[in-house]
Amino acid sequence: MTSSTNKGKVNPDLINERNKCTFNTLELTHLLDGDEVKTKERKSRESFFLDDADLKTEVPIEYLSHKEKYEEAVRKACIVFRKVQQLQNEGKAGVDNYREILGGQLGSALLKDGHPLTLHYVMFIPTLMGQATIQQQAEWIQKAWSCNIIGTYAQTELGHGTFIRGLETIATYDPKTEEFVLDSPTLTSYKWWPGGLGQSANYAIVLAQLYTLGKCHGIHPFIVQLRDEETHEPLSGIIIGEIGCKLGMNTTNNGYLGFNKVRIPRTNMLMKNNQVLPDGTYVKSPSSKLTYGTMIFVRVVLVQDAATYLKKAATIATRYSAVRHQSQIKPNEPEPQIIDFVTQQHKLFPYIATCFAFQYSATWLWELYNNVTGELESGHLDNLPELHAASCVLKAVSSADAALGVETLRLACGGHGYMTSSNLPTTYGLVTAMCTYEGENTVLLLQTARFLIKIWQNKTNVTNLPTVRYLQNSLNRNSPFEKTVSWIISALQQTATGKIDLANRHINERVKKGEAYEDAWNNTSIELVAAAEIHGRTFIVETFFSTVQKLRKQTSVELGTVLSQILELYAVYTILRSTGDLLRFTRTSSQDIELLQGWLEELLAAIRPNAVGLVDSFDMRDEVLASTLGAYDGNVYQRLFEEAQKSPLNSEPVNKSFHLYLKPFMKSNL
Ligand SMILES: CCCCCCCC/C=C\CCCCCCCCCCC/C=C/C(=O)SCCNC(=O)CCNC(=O)[C@H](O)C(C)(C)COP(=O)(O)OP(=O)(O)OC[C@H]1O[C@@H](n2cnc3c(N)ncnc32)[C@H](O)[C@@H]1OP(=O)(O)O
Ligand SMILES: Cc1cc2nc3c(=O)[nH]c(=O)nc-3n(C[C@H](O)[C@H](O)[C@H](O)COP(=O)(O)OP(=O)(O)OC[C@H]3O[C@@H](n4cnc5c(N)ncnc54)[C@H](O)[C@@H]3O)c2cc1C
Repeated sequence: MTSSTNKGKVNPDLINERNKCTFNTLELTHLLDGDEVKTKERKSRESFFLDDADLKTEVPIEYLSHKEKYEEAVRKACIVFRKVQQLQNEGKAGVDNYREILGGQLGSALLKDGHPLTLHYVMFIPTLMGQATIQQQAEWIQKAWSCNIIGTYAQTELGHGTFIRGLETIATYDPKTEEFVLDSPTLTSYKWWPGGLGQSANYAIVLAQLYTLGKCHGIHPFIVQLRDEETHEPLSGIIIGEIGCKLGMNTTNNGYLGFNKVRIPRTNMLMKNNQVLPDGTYVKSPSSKLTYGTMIFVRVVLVQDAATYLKKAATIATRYSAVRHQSQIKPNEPEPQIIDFVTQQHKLFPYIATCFAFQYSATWLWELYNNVTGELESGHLDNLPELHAASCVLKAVSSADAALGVETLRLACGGHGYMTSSNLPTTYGLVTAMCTYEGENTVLLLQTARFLIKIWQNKTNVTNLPTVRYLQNSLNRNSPFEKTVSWIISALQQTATGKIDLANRHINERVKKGEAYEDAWNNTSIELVAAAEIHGRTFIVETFFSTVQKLRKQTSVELGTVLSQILELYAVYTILRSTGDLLRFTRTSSQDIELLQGWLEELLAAIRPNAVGLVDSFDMRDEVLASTLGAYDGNVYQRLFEEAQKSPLNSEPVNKSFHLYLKPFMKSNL
């Protein structure tokens, strides 16, 4: 039985759903957390934060002004991180806790619309760890860890986000004073977007074009003080503020920043990779891309975050669909639970399965990241391109599908899904931002395509490259339909290979016709993006498959069966998204597509009795879901009504606008 904090009387439909679940939901919770001990630890941490009265907000934040929202977010952020420090001192907090607290699970329960200190932890500290020398780390890391200074990561400018080689902020080295002079020569060179930059941070890692001895060496990271450590007033030459309201993430305090000839010591350039010596000599690192390391780190952690947001939306929409009755399937029968409509199951269940698929890919990617960064430390760069390509495609596919998923799940809740109190709109605001930040998705898919085409053109030996090993032998393979996930993987691999090959042929044909390679690339880029996307999806199915194979050895038969069903559902759903390509690039026939469709429908029916059990296993507390539609007890209508009472418009029977405007308007005789 999955636990909940809600003590209310549980809706009978949900009781019924829980009674008919065929597996032990707690077993699945433990599996998702890692084991029973980890579940216990997570729950105890959740209580530590969520039961703290100081971290509760009486008025829903939607009714606060922009300024009040920010102030409330800072208040809570400070309490949260004081508590994290307390856990750390007790030896109970590590990187995973920061992930939980800043990411979609606990994080969005504590600060519903984004965190003003996220960038400090997710990019400022990691950049210091990855790009600063030992001496620089000794100077800055402790201050940053203990929050004596608060930092952000200021890369994007008004004029450039994607094309970072085009950034315009300048850092010119002055050997006479051994200082860099930072300058923003144009309006478009102003930094724009960094989280926490508006009013929270007093330091930033600033990415700027480095000039020394009259030569530009491209973008480099500098640690720059922005505000006085006591008064928090902006320092001389620093032009700083907040960028204003956005679709979502309205408490992340995104800011702008300009420099008017601001001087910083030479030692404030982060010099682990490249250096500027006191006389201005530039010393280059073995790879210019090491400067981009923090972006890889964040892309890697975002895949897990995408899974978590999707779990939240899937839990809300599935529980709601079990409680909501509407329409009729047959005349003279009671109105069914909307979850019994097969179209509704098609909106819900594939996204429940996607949560698992993304979680397993996220785990795989995190391991790869740790291995490759370990290799980088000892000077081995060979596996960096694969890590870069894998993190780009997995970030792009997981964020795009999670955003589409959250929106689909919101639509699956009908009108009530449109209510802010369902928490689906806010969740969408958070998840769709992920498609843009940390590398816009199309741009990232093109990075992966670049890697794939290079491998394909150079016939690189791919034996030791797990994400592209399939390219060795999957073109032109004859494979009659089999109702297995292995068949789906092989068909997807053939499709991906076919698309990569075709895109490559089109580039070559365009070049032969006289186009420059870069133009040929741009003209083929629709196909390149599609090839990268299916390559990514194929890898996610493959990783899900190998993970379930391993897990089934340790689970009960009942849970093993359910895991296989959701794996199959994810695989069938994924391949059916590409039927056109399947018909083009494999020997799959239209009869095979019908069989796949039948298989999909069988799986929806098989998963139906366990749908609520599956989302219960995600074990998201009501405070985490923060939704009138998704609470454990399913008392949807009572909650909607109670929340409506919190609207400030309901605090008085007649609003003054009636007397001021409506009444005179209604009584006027035109
Ligand atoms: C231990 C830590 C302690 C603290 C603990 C904290 C832990 C917290 C953990 C988790 C928290 C989880 C919660 C998450 C909550 C998240 C909220 C996050 C908020 C996010 C805020 C957002 C921030 C930002 O957006 S920052 C700005 C990001 N900007 C971008 O991403 C820009 C995108 N553009 C680019 O990356 C590049 O410009 C480009 C890749 C598009 C093109 O670059 P270019 O120089 O033009 O390169 P190009 O010529 O195309 O390629 C040259 C070759 O280099 C290869 N390459 C490119 N990039 C990389 C790279 N990053 N790494 C390696 N290689 C790279 C490229 O493929 C080319 O290779 P080739 O061989 O020549 O083909
Ligand atoms: C919520 C949020 C938080 C952020 N936080 C930070 C932060 O803390 N620090 C920071 O430095 N930045 C931050 N950013 C900025 C973010 O990293 C950039 O917005 C992002 O990298 C996209 O760049 P852009 O805005 O220049 O988009 P553009 O590149 O202008 O994208 C616009 C369109 O152009 C297309 N395009 C651009 N280049 C290419 C290409 N080469 N090939 C094909 N198509 C192309 C894109 O696909 C897209 O369709 C944040 C952004 C958001 C939305």
